[in-house]
Amino acid sequence: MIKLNVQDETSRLKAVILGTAKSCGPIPKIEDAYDPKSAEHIKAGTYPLEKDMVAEMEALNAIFEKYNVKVYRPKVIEDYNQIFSRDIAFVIDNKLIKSNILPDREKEIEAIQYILDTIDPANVVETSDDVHFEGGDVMLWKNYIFIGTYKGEDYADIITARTNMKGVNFIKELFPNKIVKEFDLVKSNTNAKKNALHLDCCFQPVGKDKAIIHKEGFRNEEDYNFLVNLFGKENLFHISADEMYQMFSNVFSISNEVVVSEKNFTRLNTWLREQGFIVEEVPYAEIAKQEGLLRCSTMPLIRE
Ligand SMILES: NC(=O)NCCC[C@H](N)C(=O)O
Repeated sequence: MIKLNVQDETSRLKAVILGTAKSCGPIPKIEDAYDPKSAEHIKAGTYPLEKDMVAEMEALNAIFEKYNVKVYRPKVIEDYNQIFSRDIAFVIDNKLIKSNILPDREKEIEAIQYILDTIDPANVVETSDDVHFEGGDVMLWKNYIFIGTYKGEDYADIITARTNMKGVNFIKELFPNKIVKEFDLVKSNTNAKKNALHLDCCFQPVGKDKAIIHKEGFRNEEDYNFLVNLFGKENLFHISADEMYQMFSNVFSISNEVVVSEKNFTRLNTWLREQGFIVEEVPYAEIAKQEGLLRCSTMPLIRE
C-alpha cells in the first residue's frame, strides 16, 4: 500500500512516478499535435528522437536514485506518448485525483493503474467528464492550492486550455480548508512563446519562499500582482518569453534545498546557486521540444 502524502512542491521527495519515452510512437502529423512547440518541431524536421528522450529521462532517474527516491514507471503502451506523467493525475494531501485529460492523452492513465491499485480506493478521486484539470495546472503552496485555468469564451477551441472553472470549483469543494486561487493563463494554439500551456509552464515555487515566474503568462495583471505580494518581488526570478519557451519554470524540486534543472539554463542555475540551492543539472532539451520539462514528467506520490 502506498501512503500518499504531498503537501507542497518542495518538501523532501520520497516516491514519484516518472513518465517514460519508450515506444512513444512515430513523429505525429502536424494536425495531431496538441501543443504549438511540438507542431513547430514537426514542421521544422527537428522533432525529438525516442532514443534521445529515453536517455534524458534516464539521467533524471539517476538523480532520483542518488537521492534514494522510490521511482515508479508507467507500463509501456506501444506507440503512445507517456512522457508527461504530471498531467494525468495529482496528489493533494492523501488524495490522488484522476485528471480528465485531453482525449488524445486518455490512455496514459491505464498505464499507471497498477500503481493506483496499491492506493486505498477511498483516497482515489474521480470526476465527471465536464470537469477538466491537468496536474501541470495544480500546485500546492502552504495553505494554498494554485490552479492555472483559462477563462476565455473560446475555451472549447483552445487545445492548450486544459483546466476549466468547473475543475477549479471541484477542487475548491474537495478541499474546503485550503485557499484555492486560480490564475487565468495566456494561451496560444500556434505560438509557443505566447502559450502558458499549464501553470507550471509560467510559474513554480522553489525552496521555502522563492518562485520562478513569467509575468506575461498571466492574462490578468492582478493575478501576477497577487503572487508578487505573496512572495515579495525580491524572491521572484522573472523569466522572459524565450525562457518560458525553453521551460525555465518547469524545473523540479527534490527538497527545499535541491532543485533538478536543465543543464543549459545558465542564468537560472546561477541564480538558484546564489540563493543557496544545490542544482542537479540534467540534459532535457529534447523533451523540452514537446512543451514540457522536468516537473511535467514527474508525479510525486510521497513528500516528507
Ligand atoms: N505540465 C505540463 O506542462 N505538461 C506538458 C505536456 C506537454 C504535452 N505536449 C501536452 O501538450 O500535453
